[in-house]
Amino acid sequence: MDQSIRKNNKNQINIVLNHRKKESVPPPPQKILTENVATKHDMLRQVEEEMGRLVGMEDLKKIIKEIYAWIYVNKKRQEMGLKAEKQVLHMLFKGNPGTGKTTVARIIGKLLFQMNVLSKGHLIEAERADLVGEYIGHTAQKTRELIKKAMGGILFVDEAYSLARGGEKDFGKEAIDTLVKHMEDKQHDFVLILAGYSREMNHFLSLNPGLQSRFPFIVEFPDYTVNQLIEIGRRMYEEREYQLSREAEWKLRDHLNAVKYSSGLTSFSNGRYVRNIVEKSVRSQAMRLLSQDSYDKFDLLTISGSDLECDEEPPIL
Ligand SMILES: Nc1ncnc2c1ncn2[C@@H]1O[C@H](COP(=O)(O)OP(=O)(O)OP(=O)(O)O)[C@@H](O)[C@H]1O
Repeated sequence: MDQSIRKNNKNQINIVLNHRKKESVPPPPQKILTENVATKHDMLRQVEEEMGRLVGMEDLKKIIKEIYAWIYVNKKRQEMGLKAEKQVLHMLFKGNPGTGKTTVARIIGKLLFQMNVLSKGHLIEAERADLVGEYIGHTAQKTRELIKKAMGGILFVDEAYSLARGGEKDFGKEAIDTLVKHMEDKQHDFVLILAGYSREMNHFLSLNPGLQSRFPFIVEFPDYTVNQLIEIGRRMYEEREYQLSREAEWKLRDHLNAVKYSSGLTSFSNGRYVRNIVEKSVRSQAMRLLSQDSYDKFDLLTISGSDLECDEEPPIL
């Protein structure tokens, strides 16, 4: 089997596998190609499966596929002796709490590990206190140590704008400078993701001109609709082998409608809020069953309306 690259009239690259016999040439690298194609399908399937477990995020699912295609085709180009672009994968994640930023960062780490782009694919989560020190030189040292831990994986800095909190005189500035230096010098050894609320992130980027252009991927994580939150809840129950009774689902819907539109978008923690409700209801169901004389498999599976503690004032999360 031989392989050639052709461009079609839309300038798309097609990798063509030609089946033809050649007697005098050495055996073609059939095995390697077959393996690559198989691995490609496996990796893509795994990632799509993981992303498929997440509700919504259609744009993001497309971006992840794009990253996959980009890396894959670059590898193919390299194999054929063509120029391959150096891949910089640093990212900005903008969105309210609980919109899935950390979850997605973890999935991306796994993907980049499977694709041999990162040697470990692990996620180091950090916030201001992990990066900023108390005296001159301390911050650069702390930040460098954290970057060292993230080598081969992802450094995920949550509420990144808090680094700019104290202005020019604050040690946070030193953390930003150190991050910027390393994201350039070690751009292929780790991926930096700066995350936080959209509004604050935009303000932060406006204060640090030149920062945004260092991040080829900017991803917005919108707030979930009530229907999406219900679906997230349903999947969380399913994973734990529980189900909501019809009454419970209505109660949850009413509650989410009330909370989402009363607390204002910045104080509502989307998926995490639902996860808290799910976990609390599982404990309440256990307490209810404990007080009953008997119960069957259906009872063990089902979360009833009374298990959902949604009557109280919505907590500010
Ligand atoms: N689209 C989704 N589908 C299913 N579950 C989700 C989705 N988005 C978030 N979740 C769940 O919500 C919870 C919170 O998500 P996660 O920690 O990723 O949010 P976050 O944006 O990183 O929050 P924060 O910025 O406050 O740290 C997790 O349990 C996660 O699995």
